[in-house]
Parts: sequence; structure tokens; C-alpha cells
Amino acid sequence: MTTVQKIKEIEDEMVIKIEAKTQKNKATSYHLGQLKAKLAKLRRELISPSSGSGGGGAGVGFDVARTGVASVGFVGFPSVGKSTLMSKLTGTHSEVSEIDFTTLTTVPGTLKVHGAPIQILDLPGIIEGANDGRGRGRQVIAVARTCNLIFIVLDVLKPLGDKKLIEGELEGFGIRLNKRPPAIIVRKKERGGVAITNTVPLTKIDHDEIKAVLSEYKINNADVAIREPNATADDLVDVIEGNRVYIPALYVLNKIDAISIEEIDLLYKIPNSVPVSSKEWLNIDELIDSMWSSLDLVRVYTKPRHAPPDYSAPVVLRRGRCTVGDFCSAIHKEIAKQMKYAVVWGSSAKHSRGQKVGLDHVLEDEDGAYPNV
Ligand SMILES: Nc1nc2c(ncn2[C@@H]2O[C@H](COP(=O)(O)OP(=O)(O)OP(=O)(O)O)[C@@H](O)[C@H]2O)c(=O)[nH]1
Ligand SMILES: [K+]
Ligand SMILES: [Mg+2]
Repeated sequence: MTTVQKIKEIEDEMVIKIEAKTQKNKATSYHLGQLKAKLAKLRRELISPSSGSGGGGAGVGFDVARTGVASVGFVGFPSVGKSTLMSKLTGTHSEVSEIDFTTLTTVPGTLKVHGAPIQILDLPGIIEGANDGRGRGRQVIAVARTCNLIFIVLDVLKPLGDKKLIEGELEGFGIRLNKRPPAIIVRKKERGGVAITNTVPLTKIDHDEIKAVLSEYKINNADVAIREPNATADDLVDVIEGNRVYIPALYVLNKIDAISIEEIDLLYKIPNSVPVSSKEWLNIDELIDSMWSSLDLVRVYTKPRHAPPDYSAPVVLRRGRCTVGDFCSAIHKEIAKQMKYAVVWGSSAKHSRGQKVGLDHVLEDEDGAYPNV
């Protein structure tokens, strides 16, 4: 049996078990936990390039040189309008036609937003079963895995069904959308069995299921601490597998020129979505605004001591990597080494006249900073 067939078999078995569980059959909790862990292990074989079972091939020939401060990858079924959008946003040519699979490889372009160059990656269309190796899907998803934001581009005439299918393909490849890493810690130890502590009520997982997942991974001695509200067995599996990526996603609902205003109002109920028309260039400003806030970038203006900040060319940093040290390194390698202190202005500073800080000080968006060497 191939890995894909094995996965299918476990998925079928899980459907039966989930039905049994809703009928309050307690013994199935354990079995369900086991199945979820088994499934995750098989899926890992598909993702990992080193596996001998026909998996991998992550991004070969598809990866392009990364430029800019962040990247946005376009994922969607064929002919939803990815290339139309990317070409117009960036001014880079990417072939457009009504024929499916027009785009055959990654096409990069750049869009400047608030002074920050953002790399936009147009990608080939994917089809259902992409992460099982159908079409170029696996390479496409491997590129999406390395992006800072994913645009899931949908055709408004069939948005919801397609949305679920694409999410399934990305999740099967270890990508978690609009989600934070679960607050679960599994600390292996030498002896003492499994001890579970939870600071929140366990609503979607029970001790049997936790133990089943651990035993499937041959973890017989461990402290498990759950602080994640409504943690699931899948969250636990994600923590143990450890190779998940957590990426924000926006749902770009394209081709609104083809539907009525009333229908557009209904589309806004989809969380994290922006209805647009790439062809008629409708609502693109909102799309760019949403892109900017999803990327969560931090602009820092260099400010000479007695002059106003230079607003035209901010140093753009990523949230979580935006200390004064990061800021200095972005300007020049040597500055961080030589800096005695920096003066910062803006919302991270204690007072409006500027505050003296060290390399560890965390900057906020639109702060001004002046490194003193
Ligand atoms: N009505 C309408 N048609 C659009 C819109 N955007 C794109 N199209 C049309 O949809 C078709 C497919 O557009 P593409 O940009 O090639 O789509 P794609 O998603 O890049 O397709 P693949 O590369 O094949 O996956 C073309 O005929 C476009 O003119 C839109 O906003 N409204
Ligand atoms: K097309
Ligand atoms: Mg295309």
C-alpha cells in the first residue's frame, strides 16, 4: 500500500470512530487518539523530502530568490484570477488566460507598501489531492510554506466549497492558517509515567486520548501541560510533530464584478476575507490594507538627533525581531557592535523627548530611532 492509500484507510476509519464517539462510546477516545497520531506520522512521510515512499520534492525548481522584507504567496484553484491580480499589483507580467494551468511555475513580483518592498509570488493553480502528489500541488504548497502571508484566492461563484478544499490541502502539508502554536508543553522524562496538568478545562480532548497519542509516539514518560483553551488531539499531535508552520492567511474573494451587491454583503461574513475584482480593480485598496496589517511589520524611521525623522525610507522589521539590535543590524553590521546607546521616539519610548535605550529595547511600528556610536 502506498502512503496515500494508508492515509485514506485511516481517514475512513476515523469517520467511523468519530460517529461512535458522538454516541458517547468511551473506549473510542483512545482509539481516535491513536488514529490521529498515525495519520500525522504518515503525512510527515509525504512532506519530508528524504522519505523513500515517493514523497518530498519540496519546491524543487519552484523556489525563487527571496527579495523584499516579506513574501505573500498566492494559492488557489486554476483560473480564479491569481495571475491577473499579481500582474496588476506588481506591474510584473504573468500570463493570464481562461485556460486552467496557465501559470506553470513561481512568478515573483514586488509591491511597495508604506515604503516596504513586499515580494508577491504568483503560483500555479492547485487541485484537490495536491499534497498527495497530484499535479504540481506539492511544490506549490512547499513554496507557500515559506511565505509570511498566504492569499487564498477564491472565485466568488464557488467560494465556500473551494475554501475548505484548499485549507485541507495546506493543512495536510503542516501549514496552520491564522492560528498560533498551541499552548501545550510535552516534556519527556526518564520515568514516572505520564502526568497531565491543565490550567484550562479540557473540552475537546480527554486523558485517554492524550495517552493514546503519546503511546503512538512511544512516549511513555512525560509531563504534559495544557494551557490552550479547547485544545484538541490534533493540537497535541502538532506539538509533538514539531514541524508545523503558523502562517496568516487572507481569503481573496475574486471576480465580484460578476455578482450583485447583496451577494457581496454575504461574502463579508467569511472571516479574514476581502472581496475584490482583479479585472475591474475593485476594492484593491482594502486588500492592500489587509495585507499590510496581516504582515504585522514594524517601520522604524531613522531620526537624526536634531532633525525630523526620515519618513521616506523606513527600516522595516518583522514583529518578534524588532529590537534596537535588529534595527542596527538592518542598517549596517558594525553599528550594533559599536553602539553605546540609542535614542528612540514614538510609542515604545517612555517620554516624547526620546528615551535612551540599549540593544534589547523592543521597537514599535512608526518609532523613530537614532543609534549613538
Ligand atoms: N470577471 C472576472 N474575470 C476575471 C477576474 N480576474 C481574472 N479573471 C479572468 O479569469 C481567467 C483566469 O485568470 P488568471 O489570472 O489566468 O487565473 P489564474 O488563477 O492565474 O489561473 P492559473 O494560472 O491557470 O491557475 C481569465 O480569463 C481572467 O481574465 C475578475 O476579477 N473578474
Ligand atoms: K488561467
Ligand atoms: Mg496564473
